[in-house]
Amino acid sequence: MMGFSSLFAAIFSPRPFDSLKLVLLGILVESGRRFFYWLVERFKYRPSINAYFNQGDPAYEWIVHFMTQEEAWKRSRDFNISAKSSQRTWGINMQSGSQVQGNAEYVPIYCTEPYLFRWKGYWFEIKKNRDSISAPRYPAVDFGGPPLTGTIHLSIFTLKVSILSDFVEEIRARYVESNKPRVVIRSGTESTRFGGPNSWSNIKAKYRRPLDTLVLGEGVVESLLADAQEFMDTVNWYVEAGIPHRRGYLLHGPPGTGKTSTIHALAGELGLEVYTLSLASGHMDDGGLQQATSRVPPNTILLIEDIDCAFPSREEEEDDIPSPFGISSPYMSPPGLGSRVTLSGLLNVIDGIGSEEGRIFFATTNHVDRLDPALIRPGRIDMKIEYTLATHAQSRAMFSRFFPESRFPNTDADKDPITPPVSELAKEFADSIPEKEFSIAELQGYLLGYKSTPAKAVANIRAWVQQECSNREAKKKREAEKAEKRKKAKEQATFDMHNRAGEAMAAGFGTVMQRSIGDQAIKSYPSPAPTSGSETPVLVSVPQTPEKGSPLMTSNDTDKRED
Ligand SMILES: Nc1ncnc2c1ncn2[C@@H]1O[C@H](COP(=O)(O)OP(=O)(O)OP(=O)(O)O)[C@@H](O)[C@H]1O
Repeated sequence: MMGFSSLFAAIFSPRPFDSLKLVLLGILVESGRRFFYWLVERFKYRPSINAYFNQGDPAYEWIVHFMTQEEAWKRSRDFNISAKSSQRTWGINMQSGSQVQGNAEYVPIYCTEPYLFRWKGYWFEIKKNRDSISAPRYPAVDFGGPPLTGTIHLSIFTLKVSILSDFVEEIRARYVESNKPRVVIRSGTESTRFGGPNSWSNIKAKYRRPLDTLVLGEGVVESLLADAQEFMDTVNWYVEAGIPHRRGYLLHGPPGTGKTSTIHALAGELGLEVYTLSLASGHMDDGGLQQATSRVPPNTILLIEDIDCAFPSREEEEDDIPSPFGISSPYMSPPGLGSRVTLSGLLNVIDGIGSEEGRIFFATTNHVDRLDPALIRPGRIDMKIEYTLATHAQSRAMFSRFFPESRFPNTDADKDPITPPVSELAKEFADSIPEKEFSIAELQGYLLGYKSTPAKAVANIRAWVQQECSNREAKKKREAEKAEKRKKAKEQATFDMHNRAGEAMAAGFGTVMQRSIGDQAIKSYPSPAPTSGSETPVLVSVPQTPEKGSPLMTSNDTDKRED
């Protein structure tokens, strides 16, 4: 009370100097307050550089890898546990602190608290968006790792932007270094269907496969490696010549002949990551393909497997049931049953890859004859390599790879009673296998049953070949019967359709159909009333769109209609 009364007294003091002093004091206090807030704001925002790493982007992997090497994250109390050892995550060792292999991986759900650390004399603060940890966006899909919608927020307390780029370069270098013994393979996940940000979140790290473990024709691996290496080393030449720095390879041949293995081995040799999509999955459409490939970073290998799936197979074409009225019905035979990707969508993507620097594009197919010439023209595909079933030389090389002389100097008599040198056994093995009848994968499968008994492998190979040949004969017969049945059903369907149409016409209910191209409506004009009695006129028309539930309706159509 006293305070207020003296304040009033001072304000209304007859001495103006006292009032002025008070006003000045007020201004001073207010200015001080504002200056203080200004300082706080400056300290809070200006001296720090902020960066965000979004899950699904390779840079996110770099920072997670970096942070799992940092002590603080090992003090985490929350973990995602994964038993999928082939899945790429960044687990920590609960016992000793170094990165581990074990029965499960423990990946800290870090940064529920901001974590402060020093790097090269600068202070960094890192934290992760908590909501995204507890609420994965696609819970129904098995992503095989921690929830996927994370963002890591990094603050560096400096004004030098170059520190951020130095840091990013360092975490990338650490990531690449730690991956050296492995090749990282990212495959398109379900969300590829939507081209979502997590399209490439399915990550596997395989141990690098030395190129010399591939059993291929003479000089194939060497020329492929030389070509890819030259491509990687001549970026300036491409820029000066005005040619997009990209290179396309097509590997074609029967299943199990080593196409995918070659690409993985090459990626390991060149130190590149592989981004792989399979068109056979049927989930992919043009939009998804376009978006997923646009998220592939430069200096990587993009692999599209089973590229022929963007084209209808022979069987599908043959199964087309002709319409009696010569109207081609898209509902009768869905083209490209295995994939919703179209040729033009595929070409757009391949041409689009050209705008990315340093991109190596690989495509594989078991049916090169189905590919459109536009797809494999130079500029899109620069090198084609044919893979064949095992030749005599390959069978022999395969045997020698399984039983190297270093491990089998002269076959172990305890394990295997027959003891000729393995080089002789290899020849005998290859002589027993008909040329270009079996894939290397099949031979590998056979030899796996005789890991330490080469002589037994040779002794039993003829019986195995015979057995396999008779199995194939039986399978061929079954398929021929199926094809015959399909053919008969198709003929019957055609016959029935013509018959029904003919009967209806002949019955005098002639339906005149006018097809309006614009709105596709079908108008029908009833013919003069039937001469005989009480029958109701039957309207015969071919619907443009089959009724829902009709046998002519395919699942594709259902999707389209519901859309
Ligand atoms: N030429 C080869 N050299 C070494 N191993 C091979 C070879 N071909 C196949 N294999 C082995 O067979 C298995 C399947 O090979 P891979 O997946 O590379 O065949 P593919 O031709 O890509 O088959 P698909 O066309 O079905 O994808 C692998 O384990 C691989 O080690």
